[in-house]
Amino acid sequence: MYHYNYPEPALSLEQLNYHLYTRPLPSLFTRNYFIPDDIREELQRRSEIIRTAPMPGLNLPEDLQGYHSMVPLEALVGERRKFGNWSTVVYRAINGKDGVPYALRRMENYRVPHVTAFAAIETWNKIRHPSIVSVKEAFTTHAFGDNSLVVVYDYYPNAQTLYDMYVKPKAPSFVNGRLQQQSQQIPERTLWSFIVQIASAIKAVHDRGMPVRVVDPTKILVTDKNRQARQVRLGSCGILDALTWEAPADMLPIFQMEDLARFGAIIVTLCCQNVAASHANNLAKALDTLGRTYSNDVKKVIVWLYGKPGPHKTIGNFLDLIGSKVLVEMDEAQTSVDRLQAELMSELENARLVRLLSKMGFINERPEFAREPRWSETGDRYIIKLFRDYVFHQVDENGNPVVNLTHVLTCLNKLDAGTDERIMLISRDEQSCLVVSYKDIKGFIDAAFRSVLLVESWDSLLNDYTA
Ligand SMILES: Nc1ncnc2c1ncn2[C@@H]1O[C@H](COP(=O)(O)OP(=O)(O)OP(=O)(O)O)[C@@H](O)[C@H]1O
Repeated sequence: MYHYNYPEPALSLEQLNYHLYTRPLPSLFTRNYFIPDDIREELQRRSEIIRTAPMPGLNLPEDLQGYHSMVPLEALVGERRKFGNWSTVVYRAINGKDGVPYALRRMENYRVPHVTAFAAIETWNKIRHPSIVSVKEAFTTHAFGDNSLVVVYDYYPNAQTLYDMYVKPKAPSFVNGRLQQQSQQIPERTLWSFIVQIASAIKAVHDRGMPVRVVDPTKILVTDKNRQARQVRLGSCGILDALTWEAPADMLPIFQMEDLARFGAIIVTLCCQNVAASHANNLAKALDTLGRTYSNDVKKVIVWLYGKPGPHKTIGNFLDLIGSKVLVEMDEAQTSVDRLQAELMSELENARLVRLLSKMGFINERPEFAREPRWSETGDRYIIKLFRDYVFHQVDENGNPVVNLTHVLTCLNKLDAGTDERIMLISRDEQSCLVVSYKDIKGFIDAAFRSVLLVESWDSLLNDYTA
């Protein structure tokens, strides 16, 4: 054990100097050195979910047209909803070429009758919209032992369908020791946010002369739960077009009207948390019920969407109708960008510390120089080694390690900024000490790292020090 005592380091818990840690401006958001708990937890959960290992014994194909490590995203046994007349399963799988996880929707026992069926998928592939889950490609396969059609989508870890989140009955849970039914009531503000996002997605598709076809709460994903108003994306696009590839082109206006009617049904379903409430013959009762919780504006848009089809019933006119709500949504999206940029700023600081630590990791204790005292025991690299001890290996008067992140962060930030502040470094045998500035140490680390990069210069560097 190294046993040397440094003078008690100035372990300041106060704000670090401005040039050592940049404050995001304008400081609208409470300053914290680390990412806020809600964002961190959500991102960590996503990262864990991406890495969940495939369950053994599922007998899934090891390679599916270049996709591997398949994991089902839903239970493969028990009751499953059908997609029209077809059974579907969603898997997550990694694309071998780009290493990115994707969501693969497989239609079981479906033989693609004609290559034209794929044309729709190609059209969907060109649509990029923040409220639509992008379609990557589609293919047929026998890898599951049947004829399957697989459509590949962008994958959003930890996504939940609108239905699962707000409509599906939840088991009661204990609150203050009492078993209580959980409320899933959507706040009106969130509801408007969903309405604006879905309307914008439908408009993007209709403007391209296409229908959406799959406007359904079980196929719309809630992919971001951090914003006050959550982010939703239309999922499973393109599948119905592929399955009903023979539909004549003059069906377009009818399909687009259906999209609007289904959109209305989604709003009623979400407000009443009940799919049956959205059936046309239950509408009057549903409007009465939801009118107790939601404003007249909500009722108005529902009535408009359920109304008779006609030339004025377009998604563009619908968006004109809800113009003021669109502005609120835009403002909230901007605030959300500001907030995330502020968070990004602090992560930028963290990133530079990781780079510094990596540099030190490359330099210190290189095994090829284990028997080469000239590498670590002389000149600049000796100082780097002592600095590493100063940052990480201090012990208190009882010989216990000092583990204080503030000390580490302060030292590394000063090092990165290259300040003129001087510190005293003590040799491990406590026989000698050196006084150096952070600026000097920064220069030494840069030089040593450069020499690691230029392998051929090591010899000459070592010789320089022993010359
Ligand atoms: N692109 C995607 N990214 C991440 N997760 C997804 C994606 N698409 C679907 N999922 C997830 O896969 C699961 C199954 O999707 P599906 O659309 O089949 O939902 P479902 O209607 O609840 O299931 P089912 O219809 O089989 O009963 C859902 O939990 C959904 O969140």
